Order: sequence, then structure tokens, then C-alpha cells
Amino acid sequence: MSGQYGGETLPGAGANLHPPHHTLLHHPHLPHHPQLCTEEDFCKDSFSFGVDEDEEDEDEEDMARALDTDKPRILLMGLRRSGKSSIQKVVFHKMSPSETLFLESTNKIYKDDISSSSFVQFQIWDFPGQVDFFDPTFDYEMIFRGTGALIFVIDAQDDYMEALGRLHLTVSRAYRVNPHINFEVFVHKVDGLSDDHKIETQRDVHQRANDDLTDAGLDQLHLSFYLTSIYDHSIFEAFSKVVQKLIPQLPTLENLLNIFISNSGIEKVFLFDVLSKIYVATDSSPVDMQSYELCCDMIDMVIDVSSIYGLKEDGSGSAYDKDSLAIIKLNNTTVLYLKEVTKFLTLVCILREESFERKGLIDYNFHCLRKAIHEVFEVTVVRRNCVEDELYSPEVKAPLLNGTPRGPVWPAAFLGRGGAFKQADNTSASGVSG
Ligand SMILES: Nc1nc2c(ncn2[C@@H]2O[C@H](COP(=O)(O)OP(=O)(O)OP(=O)(O)O)[C@@H](O)[C@H]2O)c(=O)[nH]1
Repeated sequence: MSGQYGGETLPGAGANLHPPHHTLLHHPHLPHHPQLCTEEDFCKDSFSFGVDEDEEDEDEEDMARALDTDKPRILLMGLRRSGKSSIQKVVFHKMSPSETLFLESTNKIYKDDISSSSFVQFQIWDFPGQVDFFDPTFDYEMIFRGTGALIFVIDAQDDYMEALGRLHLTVSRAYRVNPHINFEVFVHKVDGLSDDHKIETQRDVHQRANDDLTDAGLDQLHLSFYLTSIYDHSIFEAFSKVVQKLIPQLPTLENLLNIFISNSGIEKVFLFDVLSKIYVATDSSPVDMQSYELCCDMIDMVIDVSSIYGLKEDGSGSAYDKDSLAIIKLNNTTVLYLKEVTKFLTLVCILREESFERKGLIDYNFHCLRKAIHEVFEVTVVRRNCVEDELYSPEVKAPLLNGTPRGPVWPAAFLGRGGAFKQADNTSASGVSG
């Protein structure tokens, strides 16, 4: 076991909660991530198009294999040097932002299989800047057909008119092939802009992109816009939103978290993917960046301290496991409470010190919540297996998102069968379904 800080308070932690931005660099003790090992492994799993002819057959086989998988696919597209590879490396490979300065230009599609959570299993495909839709080796129809989200990255520090033209071409093609794709636009590198300039740029990009779509008769195509930078948490926030749209269980999780916080006197809760610090769900109160950043920093700190002091003497063990738990009391009467939920997920709560006096109640409710979350995913896996075993007809495939059932699945604990949350006044609260 490692990383247990149960009941311990780290004095003055609030003041020192900002370790260097990405201290998690290549942690060997995080849950095994098949694609996170080395750059070499990463490249082995890539495939290319429009490259040397003798590589083509192999590449096509790779592509066919990749397309065969049922995992949701997220595409990263945009002009050269807009920041696509940097985003992928910083969010999923713990590269520090300053290291991205040395990234070489991508000339192949890199397929990165993210299996960092038991249910958020998706692939990120990083495209080279010079994608040519007219290149016969680039089968864009096949690629777009299996895509869940298309992220188009626009460099906000550059003249973005060319990027807007490319955005229009890309999304209109993709939409014609697969109208179910979520189209996400990252107005990126905004760290170099003043606050006013950021807002103005986003407004301008939004306006021009939508005008282009209206002119092309594509008003029904919806684009979502995010201001992002790899130098702060905005890129993680934006990616969280992108990923959440691909999680069919999101409404169930949100309901569970709402019930949990209202019965436990908690102010805000995030369910995090530990490795990427993407939050896969939160309660329905608004997210403010400060709270999100605080929770991200807490995860970094727990993993860092665990990696140093929590492993066995022979260095075995994991920096994050079922006993991982941390409590930090800040100097402004706020308490941060982190607890393991699954191998890949952790819950981070923000609450007042006085609410934390009822720790027993919080722990009991956490136990119910944890059980419910496990049931959500067990039900999902069972349902997925049943569906896959029974039929492969288009009718059955249709409601699936790349192999995962859409629509809410109600765990027993949530429905009041397998348990119930306790309320702060100690009465029992059976779950409200729906
Ligand atoms: N200031 C700033 N620079 C960034 C940011 N993201 C990426 N960059 C820089 O932008 C440059 C290009 O980044 P890449 O990630 O290589 O861009 P790309 O879109 O993958 O480029 P291609 O592979 O040529 O298509 C690098 O020098 C990065 O350090 C950001 O958020 N802010």
C-alpha cells in the first residue's frame, strides 16, 4: 500500500500548494499505461499516410487494425505548429510545457491509445499539420466515421484567417461523413494574450467560423469554443469537457455526485482520472478554475509524495492504490479531501472545516458513492458484453458510442436497493432516480 495520509493534516499546505507545474513527469508507479512508456513505444503505435511507398502496406494494415477497435476516437487537427502534439504530450504524457519547445513537426498520424481509466478508453489521433484531404492514401471517410470528437486547434498568437479556412473545410467534410461528431475548437496559446485580447479573439473566431458555416448552409453544425494554453490548467479543463461529452454515464455520475455532496455538507466534488487530471464528472454547481486547479495540485502532491515515501523498500508498489487517501486543511477554513474510487479514478472534495467534523458521515456516504460508481461501470461492462454477444445489427449498434451503451444505467445503491446515502441530519436518504 502507498500514499496513505489518512487523518493527517499538512500544516500550511494551502500556502505551498503550487509545486512546479507538471511534477508527474513519467511516474513509473502510476497504474500501467501501455502507451505511456517511452517515445519509442509511442511511435511504434503510430501509422502514417502520404509517406514512403514501402511503408504504405504496413501502414494500411495498422490503420485497419486501429479502425477495428471500438474505442472512441478523438482527433487533434489544425495547422502546422498550432500546438496539437504539445497538447497531447502535456495532457497525456506529463511532458512539461517548456519541453514542447523541442517537439519536432509531426509528419505521420500518431495514434495514442489512452486506457487511463476503466471506462474512459479512447484513442487520441494527432494529425500532421499538412493533412491533404485529396491525398488518395488519406481515407478521411473511414477516419471520421469512427470519430467521437474532432478538436481543431487554432494558434491565437498567429494570424488565424488561414486556420479558419482549414477549420471550415475540415468540419464540413467531417460532418458530411459523420454528423454525430462533437466539433471542438481550441483557441490555443492564449497565454500570450491580455484578458481583453483573449475574449476579443474568441468572439472573432466564433463569429467568423459560424458565419462561414451559415454561408455554406451548415447552420445545424455546432462548434464549441475553448480558450486554452498548455502553460496553465485551461488545457486540462477544456479536455475534461471534451471527454465528458463522450462518457455516456455522465448524467448518472452527476446525479450521484449531487446526492453525495448535498447529504455530506460538501461544497464541490470532482471525479478525476488520476493520470491525466481530466475530471470525468463533477456535481452540477458551476466549476471555478481556482477550485479545479487546487484539486489538480492536490493530486500532483499526493502522487509525488507517495512515489517518494509510499512505495515498499524494494521500490515495488504503486503511487496510487485502493488505500490512497489525503486530507489537507488550508489556512482559510477549507478542507480538501481525496480518496481512491477505482484504479484510475479519484474523488476530490472541497468542504468547510465545520462540515469535516462529521467525517464519519462523509466516509459512510463516500462508501455508498464508491459502490454506486463501481456498479455503474459493472453494469456498463455487462451490458456491453451482452449487446456485443447478441447482435451486431446496425439497429443495435446505433445507440452505442463506440461500444459503450448510451443512456443512464442506474446502480442499485443509487436506486436505494443496495444502500442509501445518509443525510447530514442523520436520517437516511434513498436515492432519487432521475
Ligand atoms: N505560448 C504557447 N506555445 C505553445 C502552446 N502550445 C504549444 N506551443 C508551442 O507551439 C510550438 C508548436 O507546437 P507543436 O505541438 O509541435 O505543434 P503541432 O501543431 O503539433 O505542429 P505540427 O506537428 O507541425 O503539425 C511549440 O514550440 C510549442 O512549445 C501554448 O499553449 N502556448
